[in-house]
Amino acid sequence: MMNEHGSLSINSENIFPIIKKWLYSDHDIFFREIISNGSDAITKLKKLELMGEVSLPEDNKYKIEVIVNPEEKTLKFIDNGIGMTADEVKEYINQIAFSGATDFLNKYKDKANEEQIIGHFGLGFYSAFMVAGKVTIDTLSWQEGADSVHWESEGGTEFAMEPGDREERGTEITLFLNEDSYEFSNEYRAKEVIEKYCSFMPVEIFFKNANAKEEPQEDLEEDLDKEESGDDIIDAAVDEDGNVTEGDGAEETEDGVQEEKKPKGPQPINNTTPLWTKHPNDVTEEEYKEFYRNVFHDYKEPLFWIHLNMDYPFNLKGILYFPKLNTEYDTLEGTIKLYSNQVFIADNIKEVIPEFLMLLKGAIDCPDLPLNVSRSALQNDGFVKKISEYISKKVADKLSGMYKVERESYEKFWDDISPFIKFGCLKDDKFREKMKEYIIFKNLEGKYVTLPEYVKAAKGETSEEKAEETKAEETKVEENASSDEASEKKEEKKDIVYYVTNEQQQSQYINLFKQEGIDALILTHNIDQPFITQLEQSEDSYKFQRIDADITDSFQEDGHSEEALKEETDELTELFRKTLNKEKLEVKVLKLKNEKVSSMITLSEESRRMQDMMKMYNMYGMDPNMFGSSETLVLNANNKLVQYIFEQKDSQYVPLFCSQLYDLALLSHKPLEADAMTNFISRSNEIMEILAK
Ligand SMILES: Nc1ncnc2c1ncn2[C@@H]1O[C@H](COP(=O)(O)OP(=O)(O)OP(=O)(O)O)[C@@H](O)[C@H]1O
Repeated sequence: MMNEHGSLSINSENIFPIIKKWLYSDHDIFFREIISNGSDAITKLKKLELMGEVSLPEDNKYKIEVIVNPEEKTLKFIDNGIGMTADEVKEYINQIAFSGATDFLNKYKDKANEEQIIGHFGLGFYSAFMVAGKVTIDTLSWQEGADSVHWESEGGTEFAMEPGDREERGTEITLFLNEDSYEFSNEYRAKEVIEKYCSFMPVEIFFKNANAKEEPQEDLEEDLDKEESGDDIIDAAVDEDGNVTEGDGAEETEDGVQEEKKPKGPQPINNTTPLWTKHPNDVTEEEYKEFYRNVFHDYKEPLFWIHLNMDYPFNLKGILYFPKLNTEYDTLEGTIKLYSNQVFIADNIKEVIPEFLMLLKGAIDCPDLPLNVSRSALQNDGFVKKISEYISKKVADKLSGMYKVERESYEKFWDDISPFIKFGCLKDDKFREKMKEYIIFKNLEGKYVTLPEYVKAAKGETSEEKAEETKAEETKVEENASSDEASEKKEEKKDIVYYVTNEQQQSQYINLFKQEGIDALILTHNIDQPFITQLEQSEDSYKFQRIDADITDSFQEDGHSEEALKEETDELTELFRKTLNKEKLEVKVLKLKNEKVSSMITLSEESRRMQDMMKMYNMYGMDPNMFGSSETLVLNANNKLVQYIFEQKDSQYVPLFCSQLYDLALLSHKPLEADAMTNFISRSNEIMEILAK
């Protein structure tokens, strides 16, 4: 080969400043690009070997070496793959890569600042110039009689090519780092980056620090002695698939205790066979857990996992773990690592992975993904959408399968997985469709029921008479008023589902419900409110009502009529309004079966939801009553104290009773505000003082 100098075939004046600017956000990515080129070169040679095109020595072991030299500020990447002939260097390095880069530049020139380019693939080799002022390639092709080639470039459009002196098949790429990138020749920094991108690369990667001191001679001699004396020193070799082939990795000491063996000699820093590449039947539970610990550094055990394994119509493998969650929705945060052919691309690419799945932890490897495009292009890609749908379908299948076959486990995990499932239902209609029959709720007895189960039990438990009452309670709902027939009102019967949002706060109501054998569901999570609103809209046959929204007929004495209590209602309304100085207070007098209950507050479901919403959107200062009625004070005509107030309206103690009853009712409905609390405490003391007299 003649010495050759030339200009790289490229239209752009100087590509490198542009590459630098674009790829700046993740400067370290050149590690991934160069190492995966080496891995590709090895994969190609493996293929040739399989096809019988090339015969390699028995002891051939494919590998990639990364050597940092902190003193010289260089990095070397050496692979024993196919290598390149001079013609190939010309074609692939001098022309093709640049034309690829030019295409890339043209396509994303104007967008680069706004959009993140996800893969950077296609610029591969040239990403070296992000960190290096000079790059050299020394390569020897696998082909018989090939000459080795030395190529170098200092980052302009100029390069030099000449015969090289590499004697082994493969390619050695040397980066002479720029001053601002010296950090990458630091052993720990380099390892950190390689671990990030190449932990699961399919070829073994060996790491070396060229300046590191050699292993002390004594140790070496000790090892040699052992070997000579036939002692069983560690001889576990790792085969191509990463399996230990010799020895079992453990050794028995004199007293028979098994000791963990450490494999001898340099070890690869990556795992070439990540768990997702294996068949689920070949993986043990412990292996899944260990992988989870290693990859996500989460020492809480995952609840369970889903192993995705698909070859058709696209290639997708991965493992999704359901982590043990913290109770508060706000702190849920997962990580889904995306790989392409075992090369790490990025975390949490929301264009590929359904948003709600980001609450999980997992790894997904999908070599078919188009990665050298911008994120917005990914978002609109039909193929990517299919992948995303597939993943979410698989998750729904796993969950529904669990419900059908292992309902006990499903219930055990429910509290942890329900925020995730509910979030999924809110975000993804298809997921909701698939999951809707498998949503369960904890009831007052702590059992888990589906909505149909809840409704069935509610109907079944009541006597025929009660069933009549329940019907009477079923609300009249106006049809959605968006159509032309908006004025046409239709009566619909809905099943009322009672629920509790705070078991302590609402204990008074819970007791009443329990006494009457009426069940309610516990919905304490932040996500429950939007979730039930969606359920009411999508299912149309349920109406959720918080346990303190109304006093249903079931709690009242049979056969009483509100008319009969009109006098009491009118008089007590006036009295309470006056005493409490609340002109608009609604008072209702009812005959409750439980005569111990004196007073309660009810707040219609609609008004409460409106108030909650106002709180959520920080609409303080607005009068919640403008959206409907406010609380109603319910007084029990069967209660002795209420009767006393009614009969002894002029007693000096009546104002005290009225205030106290009102506060007690409020207390079991919601926390008292500061002033009200202060008044309540001092009044309680006052009452005790009176009693003590
Ligand atoms: N270590 C290597 N051994 C053999 N050939 C190599 C090596 N590195 C690069 N090449 C050749 O140079 C070409 C250009 O490499 P470059 O990384 O720029 O792009 P690419 O690898 O083709 O694209 P991508 O980075 O998207 O995979 C490769 O396709 C390959 O033919």
